[in-house]
Amino acid sequence: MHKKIRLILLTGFLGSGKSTWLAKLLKEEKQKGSKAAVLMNELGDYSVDTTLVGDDVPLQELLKGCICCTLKDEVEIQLINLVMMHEPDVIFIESTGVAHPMEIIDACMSPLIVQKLDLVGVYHAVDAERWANREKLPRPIRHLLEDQVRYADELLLNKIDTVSKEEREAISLELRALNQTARYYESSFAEILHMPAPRRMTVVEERMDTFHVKKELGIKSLAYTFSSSISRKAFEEWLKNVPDSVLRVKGFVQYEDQNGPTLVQVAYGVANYVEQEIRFPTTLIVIGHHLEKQEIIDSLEMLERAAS
Ligand SMILES: Nc1nc2c(ncn2[C@@H]2O[C@H](COP(=O)(O)OP(=O)(O)OP(=O)(O)O)[C@@H](O)[C@H]2O)c(=O)[nH]1
Repeated sequence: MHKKIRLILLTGFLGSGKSTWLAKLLKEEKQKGSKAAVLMNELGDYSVDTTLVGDDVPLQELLKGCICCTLKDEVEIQLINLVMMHEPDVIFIESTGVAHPMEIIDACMSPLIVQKLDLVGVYHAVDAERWANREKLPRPIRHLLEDQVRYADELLLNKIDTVSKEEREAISLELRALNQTARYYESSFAEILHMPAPRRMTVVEERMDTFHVKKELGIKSLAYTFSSSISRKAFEEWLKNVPDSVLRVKGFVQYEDQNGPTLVQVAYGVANYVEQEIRFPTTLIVIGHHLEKQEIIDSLEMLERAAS
């Protein structure tokens, strides 16, 4: 089997330093001898950041909209294009500053290519000055800023040259209280200047650690490929009983009583089914927070065994 393509999602509010960071990450990939590709999303109809990418890196642009809403379907097409045409080792997706991490992961996890990809995680840049002054922002924007931090796997407090040492230390505590598991760095122009010691665990966390309770916070996804058909009734029952940690289910399933596969889309508890004429691979994607991956895989295997 071919090595999977690493997929890294770069998030961060408008102007936080995503492109500056991307240029640095691309340089590092080049030094390692690995081939990178970029999918860049801008709200406007012109991207000023593409010059930072360099001519030798395959680049697809998604303009005039946000990948987490209006351009969601486009992401799938552009990702397939990049994979098929350039066979990169790693793909970076730079999202617009207002994208919600959960929705970006959803857009990237296409059942058509998910098996080729290895979602490394969400890299998130925080603008130190903007964070320090976030109380001035409207409440929905503030919530978005906090969610973006919560769901990150790597957290870069950028622009530390714009705040005082005291402000920086206060921001560091706030960020690491919101997300205790992300790897945390501090930087200026994405050059890492400071990597504070890991935050000391609270008594409760230490106890959780002793009992090996999973402490992951980020959004995780899994892809399950069915090798046989399943019962429609049993699958619909399975969907009704998925744990609360599951936020989204999508993909194709093959029912025993149907010719073509069925496209399944579940968001916010509402399921949608559309029978397909094309024989798409029967891969189901489950996205969630604190996802109990093995439990879900076991239950899908049971569905298959029960039908065969
Ligand atoms: N002072 C300061 N400026 C920075 C730093 N990092 C980036 N910048 C500047 O901030 C501006 C925005 O940086 P970008 O890397 O384009 O940020 P972005 O998140 O990609 O921006 P959008 O795509 O517009 O959301 C640019 O003018 C950068 O040169 C930093 O650490 N300190």
